[in-house]
Amino acid sequence: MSSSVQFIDGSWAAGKGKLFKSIDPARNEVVWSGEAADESQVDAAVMAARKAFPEWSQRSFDERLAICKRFSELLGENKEALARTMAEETGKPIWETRTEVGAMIGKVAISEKAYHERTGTVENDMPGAKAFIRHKPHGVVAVYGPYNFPGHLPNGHIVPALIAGNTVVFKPSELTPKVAEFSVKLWEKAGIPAGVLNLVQGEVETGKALSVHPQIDGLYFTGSSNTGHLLHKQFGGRPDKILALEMGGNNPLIVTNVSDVDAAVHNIVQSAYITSGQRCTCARRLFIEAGEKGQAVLDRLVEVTKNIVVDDYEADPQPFMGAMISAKAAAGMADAQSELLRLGGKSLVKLTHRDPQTGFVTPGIVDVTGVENIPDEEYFGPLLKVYRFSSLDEAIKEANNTRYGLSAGILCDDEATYRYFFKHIRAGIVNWNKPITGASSAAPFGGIGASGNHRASAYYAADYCSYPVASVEASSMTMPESLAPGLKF
Ligand SMILES: NC(=O)c1ccc[n+]([C@@H]2O[C@H](COP(=O)([O-])OP(=O)(O)OC[C@H]3O[C@@H](n4cnc5c(N)ncnc54)[C@H](O)[C@@H]3O)[C@@H](O)[C@H]2O)c1
Ligand SMILES: O=CCC[C@H](NC(=O)CCC(=O)O)C(=O)O
Repeated sequence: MSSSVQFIDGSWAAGKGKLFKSIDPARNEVVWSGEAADESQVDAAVMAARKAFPEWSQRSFDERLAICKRFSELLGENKEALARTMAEETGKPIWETRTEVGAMIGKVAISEKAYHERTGTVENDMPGAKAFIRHKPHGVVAVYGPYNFPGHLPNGHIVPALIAGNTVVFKPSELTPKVAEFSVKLWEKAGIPAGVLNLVQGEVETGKALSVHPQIDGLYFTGSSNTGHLLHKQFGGRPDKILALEMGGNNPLIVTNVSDVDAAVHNIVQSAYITSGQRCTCARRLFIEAGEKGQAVLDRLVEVTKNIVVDDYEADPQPFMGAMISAKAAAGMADAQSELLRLGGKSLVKLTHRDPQTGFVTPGIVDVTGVENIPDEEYFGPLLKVYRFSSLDEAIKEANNTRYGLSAGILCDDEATYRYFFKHIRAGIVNWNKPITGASSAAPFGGIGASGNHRASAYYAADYCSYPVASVEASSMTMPESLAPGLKF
């Protein structure tokens, strides 16, 4: 029997498209199945959002916010169940999925503050009139989510979009439909009016049907650089539509002259291997100074990495890393490692795909110093490339030698070194003596180059959720004291 997995105009319905399934990558079990939304259902969802827009956007800000706050409360009440669902669908350990639900809860208050601060009303006096800056919602926006944060990252578009008065059609990752369904059911319980938030589940065909729909006013995307670039091409010549792209990175982390080796290694591990390396901000390229000091950091990193615990999401004690999103993704990481070794890299810690049926991989390190033609690709998993360098300028030059520009960091004792690094590195997130993952929702979040299209998310998501309107207003009209040349009254 088909299950009702699409939420369109306030009702749940079975999809009319192809059957697809979500697999628990740690246990190789089907945890969800349903039929995709076909083109007609995507159209129905967009038209429902279009129909709901006038009433939703005309509601007061406080009314819209009240529903978002209720959603936030419901997330709190359902925290364990949602964290469990995230864990079974992504393989991430429960300790980590609890933090993801926590980030979703916090998003509402942050988005409220950002809405006022970034897109609030400004009033200025001028002779005989007042000048105003106000903001209006775009209309119907499509939100695309990735699998690595199936709750938090789409939520980072949906909440600010709804607060600003837009209506939404949400297309989650086909790898995490159960988390999406759970989240949307909480919105329904929170009282979101029919058509204001719609859910269309499915694979790439569903995504394409939504992105080409002529009745969407904007598209907010978090996902891979490849898909983001395809969408950007598709939106070419459409300045009337707002497109926000949050994409991947090939992020560098430099280590030079550190006295606390363990603290440095801890920062490297948190940067490279958290979420089994499946964060857009994860360090992919580690630059370590040549010589004894650098060697001490590298030796300790190798030792600690070999001991990282990888296990089931419910294991007690909890592991640092769970399974990757799928057995296929895990096999892809093993292939990426083989390619680096074929090019001349030297394995320092071998990444191992433990079982072809699951997503479990152990973290790996490959020294690629001096190896030519390393692809400028985001290997989205726990595989770290090491480059040894002899001067900071050389390290920064190579760190910038990427088409991406999401996150970057330096671990060093000396502040002047950090200031120099900050001045010369090209990235949207630049950290000193802190992991380059774990960005704050209270700050802008976005990258340059192939990592984004200059529409940062998180705190700045408010900016792409509405457009500014400038007004000069006077309650009555008077004739000017002097007329412009050529006018006769
Ligand atoms: N910058 C950020 O904020 C950020 C955050 C998290 C993840 N990411 C990136 O996301 C990637 C991992 O996520 P993913 O693999 O789920 O991304 P993905 O690009 O494969 O998928 C993202 C969404 O786009 C849809 N999609 C795929 N192809 C499409 C097409 N041709 N037309 C329309 N829709 C299409 C998918 O169905 C999914 O809903 C990594 O590259 C990671 O760096 C970026
Ligand atoms: O996988 C990509 C980034 C995850 C995370 N970033 C954020 O949560 C940004 C803040 C927000 O969107 O609210 C990270 O940097 O680890």
